[in-house]
Amino acid sequence: MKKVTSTEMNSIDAFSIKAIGIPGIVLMENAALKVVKNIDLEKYNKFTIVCGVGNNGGDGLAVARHLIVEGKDVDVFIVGNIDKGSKDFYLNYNILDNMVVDIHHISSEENLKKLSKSLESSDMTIDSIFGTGLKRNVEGIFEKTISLINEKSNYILAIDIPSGLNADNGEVLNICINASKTVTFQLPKVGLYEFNGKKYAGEVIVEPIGIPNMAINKVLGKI
Ligand SMILES: NC(=O)C1=CN([C@@H]2O[C@H](COP(=O)(O)OP(=O)(O)OC[C@H]3O[C@@H](n4cnc5c(N)ncnc54)[C@H](O)[C@@H]3O)[C@@H](O)[C@H]2O)[C@@H](O)CC1
Ligand SMILES: [K+]
Repeated sequence: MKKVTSTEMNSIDAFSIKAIGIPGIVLMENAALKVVKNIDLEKYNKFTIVCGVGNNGGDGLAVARHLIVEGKDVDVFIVGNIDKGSKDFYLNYNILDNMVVDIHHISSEENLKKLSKSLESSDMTIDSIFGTGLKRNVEGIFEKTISLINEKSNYILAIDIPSGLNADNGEVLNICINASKTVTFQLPKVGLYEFNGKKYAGEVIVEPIGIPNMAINKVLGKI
C-alpha cells in the first residue's frame, strides 16, 4: 500500500470533505470506531485518554465517548489551549460536556499529578495529542505530559501517529510517545516505517475510515 506524507493525507481528507461532501465529523467518527475495534474490551477496562486540541484530539474524545457508552472507566485529559480547538474537536468536546463527563485540563503541575495517578491505575493509555498536524518541537507542558505518559503507562495505544513523531520522515521532534500499538487511518504514513517510526509506533494497524479511492487517486495523481 502506498505510504503517504501528512500533506498528501490532509489533501485526501480535504478532497473527501470539500469535493465529495463527506463531513469531517463522519471521518472522525469512523476513525474513532476503528480505534475501538482494535481494543480488546474483554481485557481492558480502565483507560486514560490524553487529547490535544486538534482533530487528533477530537478522535480521542470520540473514542472516550464510545468506551464510556460501553461501560468502561475512562479518565479524559486535555493538553493545550482549548480556545484554539478545531471545529470537530469542539463538537466532540461539547458532547462529552453534555454527558457530564469529567474532563481534566493539563495546565499546571497540579493536573500533572492527577494525570500520573490516572496513568498508573489504568490498563491502557490512549495517545491522541498530536497526529499529522505536529509541525515543531514538542516542548513545555506537552513535553512533560508525553514524558509522564511514557514513564507511568501500563500500555499505550497511539491514534494515527505516536505523538512527537514527524509523520513525514520519522524524526522525533524532541520527545515521542512510546506506543505498543498505533492505529493509523486510511493509508500508512511514511514516518511510521522509518527508523524511529518502528521504534515508537509499535505494531502499526492501517484502518480505512471511509475515504473513497477517488479522493486517494485524485491526490496521488493516478487519474
Ligand atoms: N478531517 C480530517 O482531516 C481528519 C483528521 N483526522 C485526525 O486529525 C489529525 C490531524 O489533525 P490536525 O491537522 O488538526 O492536527 P493535530 O490534531 O495532529 O495537531 C494539531 C494541533 O496541535 C498543535 N500543535 C502542533 N504542533 C505542536 C507543538 N509542537 N506543540 C504544541 N502544539 C502543537 C496545533 O496547533 C493544533 O492545535 C490526524 O492525524 C487524524 O488523527 C481523523 O479524524 C480523520 C479525519
Ligand atoms: K497521536
